[in-house]
Amino acid sequence: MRYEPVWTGAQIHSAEAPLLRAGEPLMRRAAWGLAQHVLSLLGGQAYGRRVVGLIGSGNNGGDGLWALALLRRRGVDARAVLVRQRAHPEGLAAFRAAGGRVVQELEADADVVIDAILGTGFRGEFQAPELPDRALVVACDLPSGVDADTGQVRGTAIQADHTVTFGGLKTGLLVGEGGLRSGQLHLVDIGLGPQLPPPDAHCVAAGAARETMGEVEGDREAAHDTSRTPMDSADLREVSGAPVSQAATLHMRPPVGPGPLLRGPAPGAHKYSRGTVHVVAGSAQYPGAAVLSVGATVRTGVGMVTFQTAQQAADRVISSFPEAVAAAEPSRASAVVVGPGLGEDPAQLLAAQQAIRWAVQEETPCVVDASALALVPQLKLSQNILLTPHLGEMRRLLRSCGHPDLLELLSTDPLQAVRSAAERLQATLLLKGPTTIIASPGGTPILHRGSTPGLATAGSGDVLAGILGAVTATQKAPIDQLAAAAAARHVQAARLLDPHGTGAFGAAQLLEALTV
Ligand SMILES: NC(=O)C1=CN([C@@H]2O[C@H](COP(=O)(O)OP(=O)(O)OC[C@H]3O[C@@H](n4cnc5c(N)ncnc54)[C@H](OP(=O)(O)O)[C@@H]3O)[C@@H](O)[C@H]2O)[C@@H](O)CC1
Ligand SMILES: Nc1ncnc2c1ncn2[C@@H]1O[C@H](COP(=O)(O)OP(=O)(O)O)[C@@H](O)[C@H]1O
Ligand SMILES: [K+]
Repeated sequence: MRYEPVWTGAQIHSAEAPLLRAGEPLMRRAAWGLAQHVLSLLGGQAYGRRVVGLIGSGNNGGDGLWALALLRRRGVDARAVLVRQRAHPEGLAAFRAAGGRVVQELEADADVVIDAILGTGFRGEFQAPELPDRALVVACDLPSGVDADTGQVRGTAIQADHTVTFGGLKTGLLVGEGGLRSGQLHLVDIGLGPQLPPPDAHCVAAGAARETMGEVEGDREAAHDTSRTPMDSADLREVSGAPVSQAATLHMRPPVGPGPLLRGPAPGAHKYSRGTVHVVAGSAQYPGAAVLSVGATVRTGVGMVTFQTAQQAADRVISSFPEAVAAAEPSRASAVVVGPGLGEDPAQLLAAQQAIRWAVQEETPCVVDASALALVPQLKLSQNILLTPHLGEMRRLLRSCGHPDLLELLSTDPLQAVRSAAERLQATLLLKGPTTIIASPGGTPILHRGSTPGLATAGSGDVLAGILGAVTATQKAPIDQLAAAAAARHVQAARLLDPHGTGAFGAAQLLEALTV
C-alpha cells in the first residue's frame, strides 16, 4: 500500500525559508502548477473562459496572481478581485502585464473561481465570501479559512471542489473540517524535498474516485508536457487519493480482487495456518451486527471464523454463513473481534471482556468496537489492542478513561488528540469518520480519507470490524498499518458497490462487494 507524507502548514513554511533565501522561484513553480491544474479542469478549452481569482494580501494571493497571469497568456479571460487593500506587488505587476483585469466584484458567470485569499499564513478567524453556484472552485494551497496545521475552521471557510497544494500535503487538508472543505487534492512538487522534516502523519493513497478519472487523465498529460512551461524543474504529481499511474490504471481497469497489502493464502496453506478469527458480536437486540461482522471476516478471507453471540442471533449467523463455528472462547484465535451489536447484553459483555483479557495475555490482535469500548477503563491494554470508536464513542472513551482534557483537542486538532490518546491508553486507536485517523503509541499516525460518505450507514462499522479481524489475523505488518489496509478495503468495497457515490446501499451489500 502506498502512503503520502503529510506535514503541518508550519512545517512546510519552515522548509520553504532556506530555499527562498537561496533565491529558488518557489512561488512561480507553485503558480505554474496551479495554472496547469486549472487549464486541465477547463478541459483544455482555455480561450475566452472566465477565471476569477479572489486575491488576499500575502503570498497565497501572490500565487493566485502569477497563476492568473499564466492563464491569461493562454487566452483565458483572467480577472482578479483584490479582497484586501494590499496585494503581492510582483504578482500584481505580472498579472497586469499579461493583460489581466482587476475587477471590484466576483461575477456570477465565472467558469472557475481561484481561492487565493489565505494560505498557510492564516491565523484566527475568517468569514468566507459567497461564491457563484455554477463556478468550479479551486483553492490555492488550501481553502481560505482552514487552519493548515489542524483542519480547524473558526468562522467560515471556502468550500473547494479542488485544492492544488504546494510542497506537500498539509494535515489541515485531511482532518477535521478542513478534510471536508478541500475537495479533490492535487499536489504540486515545488522542490522542498530535502528541506522537509519527518512528516506529521502518513496518508493512504488509495485510488481516486472513479467519476473524476477523466480529469485525472487530463492532468496526467498536462503533468508530462513540460514543453509548455518555463519552469521545467517543477514536477507535478497527482494525489487525489492515488498516484497518477495508479489512477490511470484504475480508469482503464477497475480494481478487482483483494486490495493492496492483503496477501492471499500461501500455496501450502491449511485452515489453521491461514488464521482463525474469534468474533464476539450481536445480541437479541442487534442480531444483524453478528451477521455483518462474522460475514465480513469470512468474506475478507481467513482459515476459520468462530463466534459467540446471543441465542437469538446464532441461527441467523449460521443461516447466512454456515462456515462459521459457534465457540465459547477464543482458544486458537489469531485475532479477536469484540463489540459489534452487544448492546447491554450482560452475557455478551462478559464474553467480550474475557476475550480481550485473553488477547492481551496471548499478545493476539484484538479489535474492540462499539459497546465493548465501555469495558476499556477496567482493562489493561497493549499495543495489539485496536480500539475503533466513532467520534461519539471516542468522547465517551476519553471521559471514562480519565482524559477529559483531550476532549477540546479532539474538536480543534483531532490528529493530535488521537495521537495523545493512543500514547496515554497504550493501545492502538482507529477513529472512524470521513477521515479515519489511526495512531499507535510512539508511531506516526496514518490518515485515510476515503471520500465515500455512503459508508455512513448503520452496520458499516460492524463490517469494518470484521475486515479488521481478518486482516490482523492473516497479514504480517505493524497493527496500525494493518488497520489502514483494512480501512482501505472497506472503502474499496464501497467504491466497487457505488462507483457514482450515490450512497444508495446498505451495510449487508458491502459483504457482497468484498468478494468482487
Ligand atoms: N513562503 C513562500 O515563499 C511560499 C509560499 N507559498 C504560498 O504562500 C502562502 C503563505 O503565504 P503568507 O505567509 O504570506 O500567508 P498567506 O496565507 O498569504 O496569508 C497572510 C496574509 O493574510 C492576512 N491574514 C492573516 N490572517 C487573516 C485573517 N484571519 N483574516 C484576514 N486576513 C488575514 C494577512 O494580511 P494582513 O492582515 O497582515 O494585512 C497576511 O498578509 C502559502 O499558503 C502558499 O500559497 C508558495 O508561493 C510557495 C512559496
Ligand atoms: N462521512 C463519511 N465519509 C466516509 N466514511 C464515513 C463517513 N461517516 C462514517 N464513515 C465510515 O463508516 C463507518 C461507520 O462506522 P460506525 O459509526 O461504527 O457504524 P455502525 O456502528 O452503524 O456500524 C466507519 O468505517 C466510518 O469511518
Ligand atoms: K487559499
